Amino acid sequence: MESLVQQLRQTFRSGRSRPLRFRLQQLQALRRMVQEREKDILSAIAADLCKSEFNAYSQEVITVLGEIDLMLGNLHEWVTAKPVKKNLLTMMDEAYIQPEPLGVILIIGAWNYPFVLTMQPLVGAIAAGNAVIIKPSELSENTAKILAKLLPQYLDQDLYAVVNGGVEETTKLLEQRFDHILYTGNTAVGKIVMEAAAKYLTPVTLELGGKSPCYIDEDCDLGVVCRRITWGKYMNCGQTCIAPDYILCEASLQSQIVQKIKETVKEFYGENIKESPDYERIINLRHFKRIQSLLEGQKIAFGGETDEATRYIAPTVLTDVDPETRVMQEEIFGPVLPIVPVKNADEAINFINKREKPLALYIFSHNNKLIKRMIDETSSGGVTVNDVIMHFTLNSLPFGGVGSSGMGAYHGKHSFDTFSHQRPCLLKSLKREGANKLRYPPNSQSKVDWAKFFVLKQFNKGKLGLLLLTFLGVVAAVIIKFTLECA
Ligand SMILES: NC(=O)c1ccc[n+]([C@@H]2O[C@H](COP(=O)([O-])OP(=O)(O)OC[C@H]3O[C@@H](n4cnc5c(N)ncnc54)[C@H](O)[C@@H]3O)[C@@H](O)[C@H]2O)c1
Ligand SMILES: CCCCCCCCCCCCCCCC=O
Repeated sequence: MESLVQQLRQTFRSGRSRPLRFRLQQLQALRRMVQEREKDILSAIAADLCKSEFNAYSQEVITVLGEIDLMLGNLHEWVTAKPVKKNLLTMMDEAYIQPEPLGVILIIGAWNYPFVLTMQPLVGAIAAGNAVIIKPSELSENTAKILAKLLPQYLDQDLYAVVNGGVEETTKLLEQRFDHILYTGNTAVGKIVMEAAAKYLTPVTLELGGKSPCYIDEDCDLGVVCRRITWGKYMNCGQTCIAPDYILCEASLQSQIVQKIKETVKEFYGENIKESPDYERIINLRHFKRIQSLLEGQKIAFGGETDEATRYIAPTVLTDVDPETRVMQEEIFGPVLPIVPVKNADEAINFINKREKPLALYIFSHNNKLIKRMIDETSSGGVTVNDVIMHFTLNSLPFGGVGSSGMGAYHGKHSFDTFSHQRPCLLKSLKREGANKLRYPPNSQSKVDWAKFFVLKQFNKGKLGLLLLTFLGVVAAVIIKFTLECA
């Protein structure tokens, strides 16, 4: 591992990954890889998650292509230094923010969307001009293998590498020095990653999980609400970080919600869900047994059937769920949807605020005042109102958690920023030394008064203003010179 990181660092230091042209070439090559090897990629995802190729394309591949296109269209602007406001002391100088690559990035991916969760950060890290090591999840082994096979065929091998393996390999990787680590996965391992990163003060982006609540107000169209929730909850068999984890609503709405979800499940997956190409399976036996055990002692209003041999768990709804039971204590990450009755929106807000900050919050209502209040009075990684999941798909929004659901964010320009250092640059000339007398010792009250004038006057009034300011500056400099000489 050490030699691999060293080799990548050496190439990074040579400056090869920095020019805009190089970054665009690599992104275009990545685009070509996704298009030319689409079949291989789709079958790998399909094999890992028992997912149809249509779903693999629309849930994963499309996002990666969209991200690459966004970078190709905007990178020239994002890499450009941005001039900043100046004050009277710096008005004759050049001041700008220059984004610069961080160095060698480690991306550790999770198994539930094994392609998009490694490739989307990779796109951002390349765009920002870094060298990158990807560590896909060992649980989605087919996707891990195809990434290790394809990426070296399309990308510069001295800058971008894939390391496959499990806990042992990841632990060894984490012993190395990186310039940024983006980890996606559970909170417990997130802490291990952050601890390892602390050794070198490596910044981290932690994309973690949690229990994302879904509040349904009585003032809404339950048919539409339940169709959207059914889609987001049972997609990928509930193994989605931002799936609605549980529903909060008034007790009287429960039976209608169960009925509408039941109807929608039939509409989406047919009479025999097991036969549906759109319904996935649980990733492994450990997770299957964990989810199955969450059903114990619960009131199953709908679903509940399981089949260990195929790791099938039916779309399930639980009603009148006690918040103290296990299903409400851990992230479900499976196709089980508990409904917890609350008296009103106030109680829902309290319920959410008493728990760890979730990765997503979903609010369904026609009442805009209520929606705004719920957003204002709670906290979560992201919010979608009157739908679920969809904030993930809009790459102008930063995607990430807050509190125990994570730190930092990525997607689109936010990825570029995450993998860049915003370097402040002030370029002065060796001339105009006279004005500097103001800050050189010995200090005095009159110097402080002038310093106040120069420093506290911000200047941002366009060309005319700059001319005026230059004039003012010259007058001020002459006066200062005069007053300091007479003092
Ligand atoms: N915020 C997001 O974008 C996002 C996306 C997907 C999943 N998640 C969350 O991830 C969780 C599910 O993922 P998971 O954790 O089961 O995925 P996982 O088992 O695939 O683990 C994630 C990564 O951590 C590595 N890892 C595991 N144990 C490790 C250890 N002891 N030391 C070092 N590395 C280790 C794995 O090799 C893997 O690459 C859920 O909580 C889900 O909400 C979050
Ligand atoms: C017209 C069809 C468009 C379909 C868009 C559907 C996009 C769903 C994306 C779901 C990805 C969720 C990834 C979440 C990562 C965490 O687990």
